[in-house]
Amino acid sequence: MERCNPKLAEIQRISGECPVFGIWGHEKATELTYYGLHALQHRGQEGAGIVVNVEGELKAHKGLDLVNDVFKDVEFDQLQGHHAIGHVRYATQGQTGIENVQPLLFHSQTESMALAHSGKIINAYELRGQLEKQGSILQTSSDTEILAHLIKRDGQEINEKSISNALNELHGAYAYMILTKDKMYAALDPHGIFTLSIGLLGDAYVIASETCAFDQIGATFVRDILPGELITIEERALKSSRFAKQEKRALCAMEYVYLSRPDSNENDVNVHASRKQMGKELAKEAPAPFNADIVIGVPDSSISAAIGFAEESGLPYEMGIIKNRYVGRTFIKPSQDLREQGVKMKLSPVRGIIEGKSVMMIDDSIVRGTTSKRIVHMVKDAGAKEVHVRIASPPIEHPCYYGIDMSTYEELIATNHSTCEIAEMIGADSLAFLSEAGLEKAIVKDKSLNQGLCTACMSGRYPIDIKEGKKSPLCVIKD
Ligand SMILES: O=P(O)(O)OC[C@H]1O[C@H](OP(=O)(O)OP(=O)(O)O)[C@H](O)[C@@H]1O
Ligand SMILES: NC(=O)CC[C@H](N)C(=O)O
Ligand code: SF4
Ligand SMILES: [Mg+2]
Repeated sequence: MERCNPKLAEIQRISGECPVFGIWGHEKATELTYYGLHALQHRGQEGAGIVVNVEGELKAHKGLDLVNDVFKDVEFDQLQGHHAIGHVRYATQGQTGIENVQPLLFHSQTESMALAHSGKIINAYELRGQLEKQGSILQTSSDTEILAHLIKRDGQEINEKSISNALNELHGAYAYMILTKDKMYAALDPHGIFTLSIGLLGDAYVIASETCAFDQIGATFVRDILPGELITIEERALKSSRFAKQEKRALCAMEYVYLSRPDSNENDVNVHASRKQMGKELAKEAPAPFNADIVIGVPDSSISAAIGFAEESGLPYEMGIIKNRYVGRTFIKPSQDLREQGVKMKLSPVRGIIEGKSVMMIDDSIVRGTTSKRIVHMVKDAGAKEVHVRIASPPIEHPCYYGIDMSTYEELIATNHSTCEIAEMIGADSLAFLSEAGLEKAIVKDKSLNQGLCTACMSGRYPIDIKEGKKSPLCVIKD
């Protein structure tokens, strides 16, 4: 562990994979999708939408807002069908415009299709070019639309074969849901960078990016969709096929660190339990100094790790920072100005708890440094004697090309700065990160069942070739 005794220094300065949700065979499909999207709102706040199958006709309602606001004037009785898919968006390719809000809906003379997508297609730029040469006129600037054109190329029908062939042209990380007049499909990329789970609500099939959406609507978890698997649901039957062979699993480690809700299970591992263990491993690797008085977490997502750190250290866990619940996630904000404004409005110190204390401050990650820089000063201004920062994940030194909003080296504070320099920049009395081994130990409960994690943003070892992503102009997405 690098320990530092820094002075304040000035510096320059995460969001993630949008969730999908689908339900097949329930008379209140639209309403249940709405509740499911509510449970998944933490993964994106730029836009939300639902496409419902009303007696064979696909109808959409979407907007550029939080789920609650997009649907506030919707009479669910007027938009009721038995099958629906939904999405909340955090843009990874293409601007934050209504045209890119999903599910995207496509009509042709023969059939309609709605498409919802999580992740990022690395070869989107090349595929767009090919499609345009063949005469496709794309309506959106996101990478999602490409799949629809690939499926319908040469006037093909929408079926398992055309979907499988189209999926095999994509490189990248993805979970897709497709709704047609008589079927619902779900597919996960061959490396399984993200998760997609199957649940049951009575006789209705439910599919969601995170299991917390099942709990929200009272559905029971059945199983996870496998990497390279295509699920087809029609009438009362669910069928599994493979569009690709399963590659070595590379489930995004950031799902456990930050992205998922603590009540979700990913690959059979509870997110809160893994975060708590990250905190314990961190306390073993980088213990609190002898004079530390209390442990505090930076709400929301570091609370589990802070509890674990306190438990392992034998120090009291205190609520030293509170969060204004009406401000969204700051890492998931489309620009740096908004992120900084978000942190300022969101977190406040509890003076009565931290005044005169030597504080262990635990956060789950440092990405751009916006949060820790502000919070350390806030806690010191509120009278803390010392602020020792411990981060429950390794330094993020490499961009993510798979759909998490850390796409350039320039924005990552750990790329060009040592731990000591970062400590100085954020004004901490000491700083340490969890090691990659510690992170894996916390997530993997049974080595023999471990199918593999992606830790590319920390280790630089990319499970899917990123060459096309590096040269793609579509990589540069927003303001
Ligand atoms: O170094 P930075 O660029 O600031 O990014 C890291 C911070 O962003 C996330 O918090 P966020 O506020 O997004 O969400 P949370 O409320 O779930 O913790 C994460 O938990 C860190 O606190
Ligand atoms: N965060 C995501 O998964 C985004 C999906 C898609 N790439 C988009 O930008 O709309
Ligand atoms: S690079 Fe990082 S954020 Fe991206 S998928 Fe891998 S672990 Fe997740
Ligand atoms: Mg945070």
